[in-house]
Formats: sequence, structure tokens, C-alpha cells
Amino acid sequence: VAMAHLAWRLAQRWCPSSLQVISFPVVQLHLNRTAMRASQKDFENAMNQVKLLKKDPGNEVKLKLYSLYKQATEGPCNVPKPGVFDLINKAKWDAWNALGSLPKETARQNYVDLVSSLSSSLESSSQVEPGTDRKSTGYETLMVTSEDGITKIMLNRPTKKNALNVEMYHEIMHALKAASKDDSAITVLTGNGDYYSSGNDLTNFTDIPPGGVEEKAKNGAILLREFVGCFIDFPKPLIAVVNGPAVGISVTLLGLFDAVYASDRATFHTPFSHLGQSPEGCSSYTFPKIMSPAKATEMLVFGKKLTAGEACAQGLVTEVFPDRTFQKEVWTRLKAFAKLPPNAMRISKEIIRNREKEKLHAVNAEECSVLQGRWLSDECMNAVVNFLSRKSKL
Ligand SMILES: CCCCCCCCCCC/C=C/C(=O)SCCNC(=O)CCNC(=O)[C@H](O)C(C)(C)COP(=O)(O)OP(=O)(O)OC[C@H]1O[C@@H](n2cnc3c(N)ncnc32)[C@H](O)[C@@H]1OP(=O)(O)O
Repeated sequence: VAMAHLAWRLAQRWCPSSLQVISFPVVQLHLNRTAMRASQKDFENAMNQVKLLKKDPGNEVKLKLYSLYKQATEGPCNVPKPGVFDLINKAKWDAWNALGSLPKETARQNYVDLVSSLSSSLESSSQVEPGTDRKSTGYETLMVTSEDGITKIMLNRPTKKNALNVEMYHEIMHALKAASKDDSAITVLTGNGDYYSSGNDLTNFTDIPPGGVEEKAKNGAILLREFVGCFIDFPKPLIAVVNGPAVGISVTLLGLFDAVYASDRATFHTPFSHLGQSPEGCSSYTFPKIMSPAKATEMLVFGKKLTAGEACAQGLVTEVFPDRTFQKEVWTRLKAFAKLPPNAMRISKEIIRNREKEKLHAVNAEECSVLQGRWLSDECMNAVVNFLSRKSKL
């Protein structure tokens, strides 16, 4: 009953406006230069070029760019098909899936060719944000920049309080993998806008695959396990710059960061019981160790929201700064850290993390398996329906 109610609400709310997004005229593309092979550098240049286009190339072309980018970086589409109500993600999935088994190299070449044809037909700007060494484009939900030895991954859905939709989970994993291999010394996760993150996007529960809610829950648990695993295994110092309120998984993951700096405007809230869910991000293990079992219970079981000062007193936050000077003070400090010898930092982190790695992966697996069951519970479904039908907020 809850899911039927949910589906009806979503059909009412989303169908008309979402359809507009994919109703642009088809643009004919001529991508027959597959004999040539674009290098990784050409591909990266093309990604940067796309960001500089002044005119919107239209949704058909953007879908083509998206599908070629995914095929070039991840290979053939093997993610579950979004549900019928999730029109935008379904259009993207269809475009990617239509590329079948096109080899990665060909997709990369086609992407470069397409961008080149766009750049010559549409006026482009050569202006690059001053002071930016490198800007990674191709992300829809993130802004990733690398400068002064720091790779900054910024959650970029400010109008949704940086809620993590399925695409954002994938993009964060991709950005972390890229950051682990780039030449930066440290990596930072932060949020754009007034929130750090409102946690899992509750609309993730709505696009039900043909296999039903069981399949959805199973896929969700696989995704979550892989996602949290990337944080457990991340090899460089990973720092959270918590610019505003943090909810759910954005809080629990903090136990896997190497330092957490917070604005005094930030709050820390894990309302899992209210949502009929249970802790993730290894917090069932890290939080009791960080703050004592009783304090962890207040947060993870009773959903007590902590101020930044309280979270710092409990050891979850490393230091709190006044919001007025937060960005300036934190980035000055991070730039100094990033000048330290990178290999020494990496090796020191490895020694600290290696003692715990096996345990953390085991905890992650157990938490995901418990959550898989929780997502099928009436308690959870009712909480999601209540939020989506605007009957309740945190
Ligand atoms: C089977 C499922 C598989 C899923 C895939 C795997 C996923 C792994 C999951 C890992 C487990 C994670 C658990 C969690 O993170 S639990 C925490 C979940 N978060 C919440 O419950 C927060 C819900 N949001 C709120 O209560 C409020 O929005 C908030 C207090 C954060 C802010 O309130 P405020 O009044 O200031 O702002 P609005 O509510 O108007 O928000 C602005 C718009 O943003 C949308 N929004 C905000 N947060 C979320 C969210 N978490 N999910 C979806 N949408 C969110 C909100 O709806 C507004 O949108 P509109 O402007 O379009 O109305």
C-alpha cells in the first residue's frame, strides 16, 4: 500500500516537468572517425572543453556526451535500469545502454570528436577560473578541483541539500578512485551551499526495478557496501570540511575520515530509528570507539542531534571554527598540510588504517546486510512515504 501510494505521488509530481527535459529535437551526429585513437589527455581536454561551452548544446547532445563518457570510463552499461518514474535517469541509462559493447577507446574517440564538433559550431569561452590548476568535469552531482596539492570533491546538489542520489554515490566512488591516483597530497570532501549533506536521497527508494523491492534492496546493499569500501580503502589523508548540517550517511562516514573540520553552523544527525533504518558507514563500530558506547547509542539509536561543539567534545569532529572565518582558516591549514611530504603521509595513514581494515570491511558487510532487511520493513517504507508526501521532516 505504501509503495502504491508513493508511486501515485511521484507520478503526479514528476511526469510532466521531467518529460520536458528529453523532448529536444534530435541532433545528427557524425562519429565515424573511429580509426583514430584519442589519448587520455585528449579525453581530459575534451571534458574541460565541454565546461567552457557558452551555449547549451541541447539535451540530445548532452545525453550523447553522457553516454560516451560513461562508456569510455566504465565500459558497457551494467547498472540496473531506473524505474519508469525516474525519467531523467532512465533517459540517461537508455542512452548509455544503447552503446552496447562499444569499446572504451572508441567511445573515448567519439566523445573527443563530438566535443570538437561542438566547439567549432558553438562559441566557446577560454576563461578558466583563476588559480585552478585542473578542474575535473563530466560530473553531474559533484564539483571536483585539484589545486595546491589538494583534490577537493564538493557535493553539488545544493537545492536538494546535497542529498546523495544513486548517481552521486557512483560519482563519489569515481572521484575517490581518481584522487587516489592523482598527484595531490590530500583529498577533501565538502558541500556546496548551506548544507554539508542531508544524507541518502530518499527518492532513491522510489524507482522500483522489475524484480520489485527485494531486488531494489539487494542492489542498494551492494552499492552501499562498495561505496563505504572506497572510504575504508582510500590511501591518502581524507579530510571532511563540514560547511553546514550533516545528516545520515554523511555523518556516519566521518568516522572513516582522517580529520573533520566543522563550521559552528554544522549539526550532526543520524535519525536511523526515526527512518526505520539502522547505522551504516561502519559507524556501529567507529562511533562507540570514538565517543563511548553510550554516547554512540544516543546518536545512532535515539537519533540525538549534536551541535558542532558537542561533536567535537565527543571526538567525532577534530576542530570547530566560527562560520564567518571557517573557509579561510580551514583552507589555510589544509594548504600547509598539503605541502608535507606526500609519501610519508600516505605511509603513516596506511599504518594506522591497516590495523583496522579487515575489521572495517567485515562491519561494512554486516551493516549492509542488516540494512537490506530494514529497507523492506513497514517502518522504513512508511517513513519514506511520509517524507515524500511532505508529512514529515527531520
Ligand atoms: C533500497 C534503496 C536503495 C538506495 C540506494 C543505496 C543507498 C544507500 C543508503 C545508505 C543509508 C543512508 C541513510 C541516510 O542517510 S538516513 C538520512 C536520510 N535523510 C533524511 O532523512 C533527510 C530528509 N530531509 C529533511 O528532513 C529536510 O529536507 C532537511 C531537514 C534536511 C532540510 O529541511 P529544509 O526545510 O531546510 O529544506 P527542504 O526540506 O525544503 O529541502 C530542500 C529540498 O531538498 C530536498 N531534500 C532534502 N533532503 C533530502 C533527502 N535526504 N532526500 C531527498 N530529498 C531531499 C527536499 O525534498 C526539498 O526538495 P524540493 O525543493 O524539491 O521540495
